[in-house]
Amino acid sequence: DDNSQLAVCRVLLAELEAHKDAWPFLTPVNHKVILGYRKVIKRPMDFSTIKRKLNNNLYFNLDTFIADVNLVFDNCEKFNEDDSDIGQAGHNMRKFFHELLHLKK
Ligand SMILES: Cc1ncccc1N[C@H]1CCCS(=O)(=O)C1
Repeated sequence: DDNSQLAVCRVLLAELEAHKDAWPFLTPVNHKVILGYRKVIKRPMDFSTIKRKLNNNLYFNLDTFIADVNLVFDNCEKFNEDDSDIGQAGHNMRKFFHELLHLKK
């Protein structure tokens, strides 16, 4: 039911935030510091924004939560080279999240 799906989302987010490679994704990208970001990335997303949306009951179900987590990693791939530190962190975190989802199914 909705409450148990919401509890699963909170646990999944806590596990993402605890990962050593989560640092690029913990807060919104500062587009005043990261030149070009605002123009290139149409729908910015990060773990703190996901947490706020969870707390404000803005996710309809597990799938809408998963869509925002994947948006974090899709934005990362669009803006960062695969061989950059942040690009590699994004690939590692996407693989970790995918494995978490398969454990919980
Ligand atoms: C996810 C991402 N994509 C592109 C550029 C930057 C980032 N993340 C930044 C988040 C704040 C700290 S940082 O500035 O070192 C890295």
